[in-house]
Amino acid sequence: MDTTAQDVFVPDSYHGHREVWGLQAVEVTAWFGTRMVLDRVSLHMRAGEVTALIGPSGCGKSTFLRILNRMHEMIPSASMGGEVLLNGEDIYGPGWRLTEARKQIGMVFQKPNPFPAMSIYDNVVAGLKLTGQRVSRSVKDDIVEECLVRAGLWREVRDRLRQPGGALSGGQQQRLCIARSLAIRPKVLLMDEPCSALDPTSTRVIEETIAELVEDVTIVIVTHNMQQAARVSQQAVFFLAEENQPGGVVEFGPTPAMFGSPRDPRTADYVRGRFG
Ligand SMILES: Nc1ncnc2c1ncn2[C@@H]1O[C@H](COP(=O)(O)OP(=O)(O)OP(=O)(O)O)[C@@H](O)[C@H]1O
Repeated sequence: MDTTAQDVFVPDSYHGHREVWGLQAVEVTAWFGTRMVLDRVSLHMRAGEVTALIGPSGCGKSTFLRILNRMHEMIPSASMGGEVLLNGEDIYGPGWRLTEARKQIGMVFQKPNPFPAMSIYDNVVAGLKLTGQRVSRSVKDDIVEECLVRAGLWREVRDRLRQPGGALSGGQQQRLCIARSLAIRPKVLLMDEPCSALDPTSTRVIEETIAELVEDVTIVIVTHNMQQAARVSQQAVFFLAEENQPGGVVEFGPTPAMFGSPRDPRTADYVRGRFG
């Protein structure tokens, strides 16, 4: 429903430069039932940088990512300990509502998940409604264009904004999902293997998009693709779960050092493809 000029609420300035916020995990521990799957992970994901989470299957990368925007708590058997500080404030603290955390910290999943029957235009602005933000039609038009441009999709869809999101290719759908996340102006964007279902060309376009977005959104990406981690991230984190042990961080540092001269032999083995 469109609104009049008087009751328009614009969540933030849609133009101009915004302050970039970092995210800090402090002693984050996770359980499913009684099984601990992450043990005291502390990490500083720096503002305006891409942090890549790497490590073999089952070491807790996705669980860690879900904790960063309070999705872990939606799983019935799941529990967690520790803190997640967004610009110094704990998103699990008493003053923080779930919707606020989700608004500030967006997520893009492995499999593109646009609303297939909804138009491209409505997909982009769907999150505004879900988070209770009301904007006028002209502001919506601006948001749709800006977010599609930033997601690297505008030129391909500008003449068919009323067509269903489900009619796009896989790579285009993933960029539509990125645009949808951007519409609610998150401070942080979490990406869980965003290119694993995409062909190399679409992957390259998404990587270019990531490089542009990071100027004003802090990005945390899980990837199994070492070349991708090396290309897109400034910081890399190597997670590992030893046999029958919970996952934890083995090494964390600037990406060139993690790939070029890792300190821990387990990191070296992993990044050089000797296991996992
Ligand atoms: N919903 C769940 N219920 C119970 N255990 C779970 C659940 N989700 C994940 N786990 C377990 O938690 C551990 C960490 O899983 P997680 O998916 O976080 O690892 P990952 O590093 O992201 O793996 P992958 O790279 O394969 O996606 C694994 O042992 C997994 O079996």
